[in-house]
Amino acid sequence: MAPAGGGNIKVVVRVRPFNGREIDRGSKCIVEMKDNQTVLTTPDGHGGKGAKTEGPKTFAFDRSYWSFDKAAGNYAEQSHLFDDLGKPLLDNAFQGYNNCIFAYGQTGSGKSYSMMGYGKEIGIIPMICQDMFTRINGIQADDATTKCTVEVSYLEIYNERVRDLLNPSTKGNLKVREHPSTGPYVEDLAKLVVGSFQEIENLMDEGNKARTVAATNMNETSSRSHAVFTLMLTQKKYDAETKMEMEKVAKISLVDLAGSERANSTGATGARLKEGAEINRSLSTLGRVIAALADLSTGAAKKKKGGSQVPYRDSVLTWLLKDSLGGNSMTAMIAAISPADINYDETLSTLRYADSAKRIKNHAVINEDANARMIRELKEELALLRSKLGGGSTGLGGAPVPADEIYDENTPLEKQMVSITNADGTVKKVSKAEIAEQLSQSEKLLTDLNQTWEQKLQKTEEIHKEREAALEELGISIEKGFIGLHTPKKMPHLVNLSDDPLLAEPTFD
Ligand SMILES: Nc1ncnc2c1ncn2[C@@H]1O[C@H](COP(=O)(O)OP(=O)(O)OP(=O)(O)O)[C@@H](O)[C@H]1O
Repeated sequence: MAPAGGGNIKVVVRVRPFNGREIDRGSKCIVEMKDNQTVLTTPDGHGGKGAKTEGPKTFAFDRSYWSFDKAAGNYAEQSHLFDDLGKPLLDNAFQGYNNCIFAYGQTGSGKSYSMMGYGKEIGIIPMICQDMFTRINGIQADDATTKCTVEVSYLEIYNERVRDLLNPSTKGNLKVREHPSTGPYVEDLAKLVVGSFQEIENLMDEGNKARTVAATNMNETSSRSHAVFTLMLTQKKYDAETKMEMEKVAKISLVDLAGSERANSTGATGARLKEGAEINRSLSTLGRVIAALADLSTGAAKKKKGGSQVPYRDSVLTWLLKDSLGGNSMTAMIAAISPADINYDETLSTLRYADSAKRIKNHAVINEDANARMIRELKEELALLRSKLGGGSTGLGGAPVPADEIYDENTPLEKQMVSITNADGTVKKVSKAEIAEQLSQSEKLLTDLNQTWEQKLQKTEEIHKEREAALEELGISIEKGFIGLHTPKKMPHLVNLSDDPLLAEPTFD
């Protein structure tokens, strides 16, 4: 992880063992790893008949993990990744820095294995959660004046739409918004209070079950969505001398991206093609964001005509990851690759992606008393917005309102244009309708921030009940450790009996 205070994104590569399909096709391993270097050999005959065989391509990363052969002495286990990425991430989070890990790679390359893990081979996300509570218990036992709290959210982005995996009752499309104080956030996303690792584990189980799993031509259980698991760690410490409560907040975003292969290379058609294109919108924008940030870090942007605009807002994923890419966060990327010659093109593209991500610089700062600052800024903003909406002949602090901004009360709000002075001194004209919209968003944010812990707990309990009811209705058993199905309460249904527990659930047509 980058040293505290910021630095480059940390980039690691991990190669998995051959899968069944690769073994059946007699694949050759074309990946080698030497220390931190990953070397990719061009397969014979690549580029067509008569094409000149290119030499091996060498990439240097922060780490190159050899997980090709479990029997090999240098096999990189799940715990290696946790030691190198998870532990420093927790060190930083407890200091009050935001952190992010995201996994990138083609379908079936080992992203979910590294992030969530399978069965007993748990991945970096559960390991981080486990260690977080061990640390919290230690801190609270050592120092009775410190109180730590954890909130969890889990969402997926599918076809550019955001779905809450922990609250199935909020159907459809949640909106991503941005506020100068809080940065990008998802409106109405459930943030559930958790008091132990077991509670997080239950939520993860339920969220993973709710995650959309659609078959593709590449891999029957391929996941077509981006999954974002977020932990919010708050540490409150009461200082007896100053009689003040100090607060440190850290956000940890753990992101499992959809398969990075291009839609057309999987033979997708119709609805699948649209889905591929939308996934590509997020991934291709991620590519452009990474390229623009890499240019900014190396100064290349200045040389380009008009400089380099970072297109965060061009996709939901990049908008949400804005803080993690080039912003206030310490970020690591796990590039997952296949060892097989048949995946050469995708592997090369993943390594190139990872190589450009290495150059991105972030500027993390400690989020001390972030809540208090946000509440103050929001209150100031609300006062300004209310004064602008109110009309009349005086504005905020009794300042006179310009004559051209006083309107007849019958003028629709869309037509009433007023000027707003930004923090940087620039003035922009906006309609009162836009101000009213902003006002309601900011009021919602303020209510969220002002919620007491008891209120949050109560909300968590309500959502928990709703979630259980929603899953029950779909015929999904919510008993911990038991993935089961039963007859859905209301709808007529077909049941898909599959070896894959994620698919062994009632289906609806
Ligand atoms: N490092 C590893 N060691 C052992 N097995 C692995 C490793 N990485 C991946 N696998 C196995 O490879 C298969 C595909 O991995 P995984 O499901 O993690 O891929 P993915 O990149 O998340 O795919 P998708 O895009 O479909 O989510 C799984 O069966 C997994 O158990």
